[in-house]
Formats: sequence, structure tokens, C-alpha cells
Amino acid sequence: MLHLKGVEHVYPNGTRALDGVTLTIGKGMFGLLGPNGAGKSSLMRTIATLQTPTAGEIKFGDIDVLAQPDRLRATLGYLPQDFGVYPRVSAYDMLDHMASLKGIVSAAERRATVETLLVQTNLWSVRTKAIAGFSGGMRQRFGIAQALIGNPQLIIVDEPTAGLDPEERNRFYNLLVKIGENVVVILSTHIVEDVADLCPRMAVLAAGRLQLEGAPGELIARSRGTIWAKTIPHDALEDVQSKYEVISTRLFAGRTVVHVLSDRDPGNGFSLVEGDLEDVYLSTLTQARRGAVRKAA
Ligand SMILES: Nc1ncnc2c1ncn2[C@@H]1O[C@H](COP(=O)(O)OP(=O)(O)OP(=O)(O)O)[C@@H](O)[C@H]1O
Repeated sequence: MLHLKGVEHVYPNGTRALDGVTLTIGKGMFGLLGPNGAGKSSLMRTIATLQTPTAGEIKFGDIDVLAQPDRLRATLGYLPQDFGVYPRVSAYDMLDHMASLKGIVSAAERRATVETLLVQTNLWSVRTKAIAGFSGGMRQRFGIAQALIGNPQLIIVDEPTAGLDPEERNRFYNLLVKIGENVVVILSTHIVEDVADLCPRMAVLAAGRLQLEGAPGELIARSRGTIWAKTIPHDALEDVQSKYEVISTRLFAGRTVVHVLSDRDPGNGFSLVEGDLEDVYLSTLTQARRGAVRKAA
């Protein structure tokens, strides 16, 4: 179990990126959903011990993460948002090198580890090719392979599916689901579909605060009776936006379908719809913004 209590991070320029995050995450895939700038990467880097929070506590099992970062690192697999440089060395050699860095000193043990990971991530056939020439999906699978060296019990993947085509994304999903069976996996993303497809539990982060937490199905059920839809001509959008709390607009056959958030029937031809996770997410962001505006007023 990973426990976060009152985690806060204020950057030296005064930006409050994390504002009292309290959260418990058990085994399996956990989705952390939030828009750009919500604080997801700050939170992932903090859990990964790459930065120290300005306040709060983090525990992973019996490890006090802030006091014993080395113990956490020994059991952590981290796939950062941006890997940076992709070297001209082969996937095999790079994994072998990373396994040495992670402390696997026996050559035989290293070979077994590297070979298993290359097979598991479906990179065996390209093991002698340079990573620099890999496609986006292959790079992400290589990223997971390096994150899995040493059997980590906590795995953090930050925005892993951005830029992947549907087939590569699907392959990556299947890999994550298998990994997530026995360890804690935190998937940080702004893509609702990633969470809807993969995660039995999730949370929404916006403006550095946890806005919502639970099982996607439960959260959808809780939104029942508050999401209303109407198809309008595109030039009526501005008027609708001025009168209702619009959470999303979608084009359908050249017309605009708006979803609005309302506790009671807004009238005017709106009909109640069964929301999906995207509606839940977008209405949470709308409410968070409303709260922020109220706070500022
Ligand atoms: N090193 C830094 N110094 C100052 N402010 C920072 C720093 N890193 C991030 N921030 C700010 O902290 C807030 C949260 O950023 P963070 O990168 O954690 O968000 P995010 O949810 O991961 O967004 P994205 O998906 O765009 O990376 C933003 O306002 C960002 O500008």
C-alpha cells in the first residue's frame, strides 16, 4: 500500500503544484487523471523521490519514503513522461547496462533478467536494433522493460500513451494490465480512455488538489441525474454557454451536441443522459474551476 498524507509542494517561484494530497493506493492499476498543469508530474516525481515535498508524509509498506529514499528506489520502477535521449545502442545492451546500474552484478542473472524483459515487452525480435530507431510504441515498451528491472513493487508511468497509435496503445495497455496484477501501478494521464479501460480505481487531480477518488463505475453512478444533453446549431453555442454550465461539446453529423451539468431539469429541450467517465471528469473540472473562482471572489 502507498499512503500519502497532506503532501504539498510549493516551487521556489511560489507555484503551489500540490496542495494537501491525501491518498491511499493498493495493488493494481490506479489512474491519476488531470489536465495539463494539474500537478500530476510533480506528484509522480515526488513519489519517485526525485523531489522532496515541502510538506506531508509518504509511506510505502513499511518504508518511510521521505526518510529512506534509497529503500523506495530499490523497489521502484519509473517510466517518466519524457525519457529525453534515445541512444544509438541496442535495446539489449541498454537494458543490460541499466540492470548493472540497478545492482544486478551477476552476468548470468543479468542475462536472464534482460532476456525475460525483452520477451515480456515483445521486443525480442528487435533486441539488437538501436533504440534511436524505435517507433513511439516500441520506445514506450522499452521504457516499461527498464522500469521492470529488479521486480519493483511500485511502478509509476507518467503519460505513457501520448502519441501512440491505437494498435500500439492497445499493446501497451495489455502489457500494463498484466504487470498490474501483483504490484502497485500508478498511471498518470490526461487521457480519460486510458483510465476507463485499465483502472479499477482512480482519482482526479486539478490545481494541485484531489477532486475525486473512487472506482470509475461508482463515480459514474454518482453523477446520475446531473448530466443533460441537447443538439444545437453551432452558432447557438455561445448563447448556451452563457446560460448553462457546459461541460463538453461534441460535433455529430455537422451539429453540436452539448452536455451541461445541472442538479435539476434545465428545460429548453435538454434531456437527461447517462454520463460516461469523460462526463464525470469534465464535470469535476468544471466544479473545481467554479470552486476556485468562488475562492478568489
Ligand atoms: N520546476 C518548476 N518550477 C516552477 N513551477 C513548476 C515546476 N514544475 C512544474 N511547475 C508548475 O507546477 C504546476 C504543476 O505542474 P506539473 O508538471 O506537475 O503538472 P502536470 O499535471 O504534470 O501537467 P503536464 O501534463 O502539463 O506535465 C504547473 O503550474 C507548472 O507550471
